[in-house]
Amino acid sequence: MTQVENILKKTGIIPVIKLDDAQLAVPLAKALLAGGIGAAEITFRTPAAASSIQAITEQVPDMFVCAGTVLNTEQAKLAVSSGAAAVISPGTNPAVVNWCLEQGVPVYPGCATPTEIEAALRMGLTTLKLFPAEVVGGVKLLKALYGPYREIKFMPTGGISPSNAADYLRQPNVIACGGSWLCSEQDILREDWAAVETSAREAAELVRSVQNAAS
Ligand SMILES: O=C(O)C(=O)C[C@H](O)[C@H](O)COP(=O)(O)O
Repeated sequence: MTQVENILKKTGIIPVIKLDDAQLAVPLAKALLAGGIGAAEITFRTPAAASSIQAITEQVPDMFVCAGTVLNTEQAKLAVSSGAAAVISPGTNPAVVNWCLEQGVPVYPGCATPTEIEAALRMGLTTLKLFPAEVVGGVKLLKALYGPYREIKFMPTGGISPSNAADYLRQPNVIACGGSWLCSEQDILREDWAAVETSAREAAELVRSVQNAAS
């Protein structure tokens, strides 16, 4: 497992974040850290993504920042130049994957089927996002995939919540889960950093309980 994957595994639950105002990135990241969540995925769903990643990278160095929803190489280049430590996407764009591999940038493209997994294997990838997890089969799918694809690790996202995250984290082929529930758009808009810290604390406790039970 790479250093990046160890960070993701240790964090356990990666908040998937959409920010419209980059000014909110630093206080949000500090609230997550205060709650015990040291990694975050800033999605390229808004024009504020790159500046948000840069602000966190420069002002909250203990926060491990990934770029999410990266759909093309232009976004991948902007994400990495802004300081993103990894590139994540809902699907698999070979141009994005190849650019990241050529640049030595950790990349975790989304997949949902054995055919997509084998296409990713051919590109040299063994850690993948599983998206949209709850729609394509959830934990049952992960159990089924563990048979033929022992060497593949997944980061499920899409429908993950406090009610099912532990089930996902208990799977031997899951290194971490992602979810937007951890930083709700409402809490971000209200700049309710106490609520974000509480949500992070609860998520970190959930991860600890699963990791302690497994050790
Ligand atoms: O945009 C990306 O890079 C993605 O991979 C998709 C996100 O991870 C999911 O949209 C999060 O799903 P929810 O937690 O159910 O809101």
